Amino acid sequence: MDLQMLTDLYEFSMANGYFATLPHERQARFDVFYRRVPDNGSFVVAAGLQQVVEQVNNWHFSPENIEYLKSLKQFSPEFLDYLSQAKNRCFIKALPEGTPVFPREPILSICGPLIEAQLLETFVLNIVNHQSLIATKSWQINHAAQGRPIMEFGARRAQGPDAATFGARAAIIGGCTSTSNLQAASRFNIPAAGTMAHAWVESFPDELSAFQAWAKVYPDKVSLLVDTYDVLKSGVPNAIRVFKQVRAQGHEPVGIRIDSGDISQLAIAARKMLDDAGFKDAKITASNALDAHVVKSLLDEGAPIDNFGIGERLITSSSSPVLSGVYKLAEEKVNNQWVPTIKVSDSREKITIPGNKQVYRIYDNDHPEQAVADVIALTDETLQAPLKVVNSNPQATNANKVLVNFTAQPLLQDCLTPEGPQKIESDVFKIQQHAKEAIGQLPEATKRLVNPDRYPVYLTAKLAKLQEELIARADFAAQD
Ligand SMILES: Nc1ncnc2c1ncn2[C@@H]1O[C@H](COP(=O)(O)OP(=O)(O)OP(=O)(O)O)[C@@H](O)[C@H]1O
Ligand SMILES: O=P(O)(O)OC[C@H]1O[C@H](OP(=O)(O)OP(=O)(O)O)[C@H](O)[C@@H]1O
Ligand SMILES: O=C(O)c1cccnc1
Repeated sequence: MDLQMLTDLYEFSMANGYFATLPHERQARFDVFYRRVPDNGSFVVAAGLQQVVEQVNNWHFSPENIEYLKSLKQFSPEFLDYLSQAKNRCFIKALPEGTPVFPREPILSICGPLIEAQLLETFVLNIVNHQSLIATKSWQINHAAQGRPIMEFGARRAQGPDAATFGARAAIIGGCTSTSNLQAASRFNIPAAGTMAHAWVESFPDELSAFQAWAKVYPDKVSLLVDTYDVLKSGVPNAIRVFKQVRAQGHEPVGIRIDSGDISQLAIAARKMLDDAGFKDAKITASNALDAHVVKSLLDEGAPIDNFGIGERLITSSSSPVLSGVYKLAEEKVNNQWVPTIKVSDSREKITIPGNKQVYRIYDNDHPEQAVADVIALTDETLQAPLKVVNSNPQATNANKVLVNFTAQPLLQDCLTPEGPQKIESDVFKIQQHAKEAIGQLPEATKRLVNPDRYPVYLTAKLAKLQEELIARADFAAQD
């Protein structure tokens, strides 16, 4: 789908105004970043870059789009003519998808003609905010599941078709192993997975005949939903009867799914019944409004669950449904000179970080597998020890620090030029692997689901000084 019209009116109002008042070739850079992590976590898993690159690369306005814009009677004919010829002239650099990113760090940075870069804001944020939110929630639930596979089951509860399909993509980036959503599975090459619904069991005269009918049609996929009537009195005993028949015919049953009740007590009792009947390898799947804290609680109770099916609370991130990533001007080219820009605010947290920047992940040379901090620097800086830095967290005490004995890895990479996309990873499982490795390098305390430790993000002394100078200049301008 083309997204050039998924743009707020004010973007067009500004673009038309820039066209009327500023040089048309005025260049600008916008950064995408966020300030707060959903669910009080400490980082967000960046996702959605592939779709951003595809959409920006394909940016254009059809004759129908121009007709509609004309009908608003707000834009000059010259501006509409300019739009009708437009194609992408912007550059994008971004963190690879799956990278854990911290508050105020650029996730991506878009540079190009101001008029054009401004018109990309809404759909770029829509994509990045949605997919990063779901990838982050998925990571949290997968972290709680401690490596047990999770099937993404949310299509029916997602907030619309796109949220289901791109949400499933993001869920895989965050660690899920499969999806029940065939649109996502076929589009992104994700294994499709699933069991059966209560309707199947209810469609036969009794539970046993329902299970037998399933085993007849799918002898190699005997995964039975055992909670339609009574898990322990009928569901599991009937499943065991059918498992025995299946095994006598030379097939090994897959397992059972429990979808209601006290899941840990039911799983413990069902596990014993299956083991006693000789089905030690039959897996127990749990589902029913699961979220990270429920999964953790079930496992803390010792529930013998092998895998999970998780829908609504994953696909909607219902416990914390907003990632408020923003799109802020960082610099403009005026009279052939790049000039850093800033947005000041009474709240220190909302003050932007000016200039063309790079984000570095810092590794301690004595423990090279361990990331210890991030540093945001201007692109014309080289990071050498001893490096003077300032904590980017406005609430930090002891804000100044000197970093020594480190290796710095730059994270933002070129992804799109006006000539077309650079090679970026599109295999969702390779992106998932990158996420696992990059998150694996973070301190354990940063990954805690409850009250995680804050990971340090610093500005170089030069960047911090630039920010302070621009704040002072803005104060001065405000007094004029
Ligand atoms: N042992 C447990 N510890 C913590 N949470 C649990 C446990 N067992 C189930 N839950 C969760 O408690 C909630 C129970 O929800 P609900 O009352 O809707 O389920 P139910 O009545 O058993 O099933 P349903 O209404 O779907 O037939 C779900 O989120 C479920 O995952
Ligand atoms: O609970 P979720 O995490 O979204 O997992 C997916 C749910 O979808 C199905 O329920 P269904 O739509 O049949 O409704 P139900 O709640 O009555 O089981 C399935 O049985 C799970 O309970
Ligand atoms: O395959 C399943 O078991 C499934 C799929 C979607 C939603 N709930 C369950």
